[in-house]
Amino acid sequence: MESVLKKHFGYSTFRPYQEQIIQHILDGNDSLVVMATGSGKSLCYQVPPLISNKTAVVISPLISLMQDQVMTLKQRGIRAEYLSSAQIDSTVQSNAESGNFDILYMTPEKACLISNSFWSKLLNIGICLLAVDEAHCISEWGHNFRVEYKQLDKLRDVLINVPFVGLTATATEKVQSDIINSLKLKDPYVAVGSFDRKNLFYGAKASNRGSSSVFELVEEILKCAANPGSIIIYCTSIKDVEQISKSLLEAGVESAIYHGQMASKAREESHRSFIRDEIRIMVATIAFGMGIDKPDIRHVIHYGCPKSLESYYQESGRCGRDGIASNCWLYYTRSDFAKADFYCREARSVSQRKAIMVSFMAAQQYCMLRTCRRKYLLEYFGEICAYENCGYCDNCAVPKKEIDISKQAFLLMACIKLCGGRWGLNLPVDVLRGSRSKKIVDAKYDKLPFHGLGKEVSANWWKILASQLISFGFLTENLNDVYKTISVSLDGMHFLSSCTPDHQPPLLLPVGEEEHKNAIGDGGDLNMDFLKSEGLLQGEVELYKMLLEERMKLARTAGIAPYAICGDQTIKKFVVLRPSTKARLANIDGVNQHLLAKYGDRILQAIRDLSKGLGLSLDGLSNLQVVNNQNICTASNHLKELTPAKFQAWKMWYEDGLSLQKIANFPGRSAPIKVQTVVGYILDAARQGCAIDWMRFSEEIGLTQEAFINIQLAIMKVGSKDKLKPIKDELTEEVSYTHITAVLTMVDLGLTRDALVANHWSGNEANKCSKEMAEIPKQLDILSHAESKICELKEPVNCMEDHLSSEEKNKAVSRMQEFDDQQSLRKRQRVDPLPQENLVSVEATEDSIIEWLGNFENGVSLPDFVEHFNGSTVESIAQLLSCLESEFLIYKKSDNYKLM
Ligand SMILES: Nc1ncnc2c1ncn2[C@@H]1O[C@H](COP(=O)(O)OP(=O)(O)OP(=O)(O)O)[C@@H](O)[C@H]1O
Repeated sequence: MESVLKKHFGYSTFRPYQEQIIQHILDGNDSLVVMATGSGKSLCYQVPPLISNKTAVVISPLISLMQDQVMTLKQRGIRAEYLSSAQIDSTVQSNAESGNFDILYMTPEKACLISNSFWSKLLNIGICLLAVDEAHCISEWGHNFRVEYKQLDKLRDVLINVPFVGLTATATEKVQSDIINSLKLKDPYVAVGSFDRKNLFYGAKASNRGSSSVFELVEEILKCAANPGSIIIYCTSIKDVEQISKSLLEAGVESAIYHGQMASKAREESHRSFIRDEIRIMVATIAFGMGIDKPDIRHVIHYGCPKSLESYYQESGRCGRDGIASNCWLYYTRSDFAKADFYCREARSVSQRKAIMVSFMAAQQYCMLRTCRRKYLLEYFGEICAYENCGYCDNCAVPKKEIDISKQAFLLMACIKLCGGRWGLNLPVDVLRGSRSKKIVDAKYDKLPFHGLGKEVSANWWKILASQLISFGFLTENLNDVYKTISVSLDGMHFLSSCTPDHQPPLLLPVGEEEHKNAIGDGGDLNMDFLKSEGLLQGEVELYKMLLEERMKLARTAGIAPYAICGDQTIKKFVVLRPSTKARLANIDGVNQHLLAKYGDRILQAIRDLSKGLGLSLDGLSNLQVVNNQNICTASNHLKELTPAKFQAWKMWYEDGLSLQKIANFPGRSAPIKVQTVVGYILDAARQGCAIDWMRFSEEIGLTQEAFINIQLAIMKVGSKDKLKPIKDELTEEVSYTHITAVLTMVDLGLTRDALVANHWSGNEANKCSKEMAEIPKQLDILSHAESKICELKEPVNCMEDHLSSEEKNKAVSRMQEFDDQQSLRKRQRVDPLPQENLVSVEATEDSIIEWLGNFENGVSLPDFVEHFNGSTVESIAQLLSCLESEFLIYKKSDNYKLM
């Protein structure tokens, strides 16, 4: 599984659930996969055909979506095609019947209409799964019910023993059981992942939908468009699509439009130019984008309240699929909320009408929410959310002014209660405002003590207050049949019981329509400065921009979308690592075999030329500030991944330059904390991708090169990094647990000792180290790792060259020689008793390496190679491994080489 993942997709690790789901499919079981947008569901059905050499059939609702997927898969060297009414290549069906595709996409209509003989032929040749993507379309309780999906159960009788997989990003429990029943899934493996999209900032803002608000929106979009990445603006009407696109054009910015009334050719052209980055702004109705996998969409703006919270989650989920911080803003007006009837027209039954109303009400509440938006979204989808404040939505990030609204809240709640909780919000508000409408007079509500007491403020003001009271749980909206009523909740009753008409306890709420100046921009600094905040140097930021342009050129020549070549995250890794060889390029996460073969030389050439022009060295060794290449994230990401205490500690240490000691005893703390705790915080920050100056860090914790090496050797000896105690037991007393944890973190982050030696430890220390290395504790099992140690010991000398005088260098070299001699002596002494075959010289060749590696499922480390291939030098073995890696015959994971 892992080798397929690297070879075709370029990734070295699976995301949560992927491996288990794939295994269940390979074992022939049905599955239901409910995982967040952009979490990697597609991979679950894309990997099994590559392992089993059988075709995977994928039912997908949209032709444009299938075309995108097929384009991307072909770029990964995967044989993919689609069958639908739009397919002009008449050979696809017969090729599919002959098993010539790894993955075959089909619309549900096609899947139901195609002849049984097609399925029989495919069954004979080999079909490994039938996946139903966007499976929520099967359920009337889903937000996108499609009749054709309901008929897919027919296939169950035809494709006997073929594992069925339903996949969706949005399914409440009711929808999940609907999918299981409709697809007749047999005892399925159900994987429900978190719905949390951590890199997405959520915000909502009231707007009046007049020309001033369009102007404001356009201004915001212009600011966003100055930065890399794409933008989608979803409108609730075609009129709005046209108006916003026109306003953008008047402001000098071109945008594509997409809506249901456009001719299909024009729609296709819009879609195509957007995904190929020819146009970066798309103004569309929700007809656009289902399942779109453009990874670099940085903003999804809803201009109007969406029809359901599920569709909002899906549409906003198209943002930031590459994991980079991105923004989801929603502009709403109260008049949007009057569209319930319009949406209910789609309903075919009373239960469906109710379902539409429930999710529309949830979307409305989301708009008006004053509490954490993320928590609300997650809890809507049934996820338990322990925190109150995510710190990464407008309500959590921007502190609101709180005012005491106890008097007004008392009036409204008491009035709602006296009206019996049987009405919608309008009636009690009209009572407060002194209306004498027939309904009010007939019900004698004009006689209530509160009648007319609230006429000083507008009806709208009372409605906004009501929505805050709903947000904070004092009022409850209920759906009776299809009409909403409002009543006082238990918390509200509790508040009322503590009030008298003359006295109410204070009730502080963040009320009033807040001004969100620069609303869209609030969600994080998305301009090029964010790259600097990740620790990138100015030259590296330049290199990033240039490589994006290079990718664009390659994509234009190939007639494909730039992201199909590789994602922005991968480009960032190119920038930081600046690989000089194909093997190094191949090792980067996101680089697959196809990319390497097709574009590898061009990419390497560009990196070489551009880096030279910018004065950047290759192979990224000089830049020790950024070592966490696997998990580069923005400052705003750090905020979310780390607890505030850890993030603060990192900021104080890295940005403000305070020592670990000072941070531990910082006067602002209620009590000092231990220095080790601070060290732990900084190491956690490093693991989350925060920049670290490792030279300074090592100095502060007293980690010498000698200790570093000894810890590495101890790890090798123990053979596992999981437990610290056995490693500590191998070391002298001066080496602390803090040192061990620090080295483990550095090693995990890919920081090599060479880099530290070259940049940090002084010649004297390296010299001293080499001397002391020659006295490595005898209890170490020299035999098993002798060669690797010798080769490691030689490295510091090479790296020291810039720092040492020639006399010092000579001394170091002669000490090395002494050590070599001692080692070979020891080796000879220890080798003697070994059986004779171990003394036979084994030479490394590409074939012998591959053959030998085939014996080890868990892979083999370089020292093991050196030990086995005792007839070859470490350099030649390393070179052979590098070649095999770049040919994708082997790959490296956690320092072990494995067979592809
Ligand atoms: N193991 C992985 N490592 C790194 N990236 C991955 C991994 N798996 C998937 N991805 C990438 O994540 C992105 C989103 O994946 P995918 O399109 O499968 O999401 P999805 O769950 O189907 O989303 P949606 O519901 O919105 O269609 C893709 O660009 C994909 O290549």
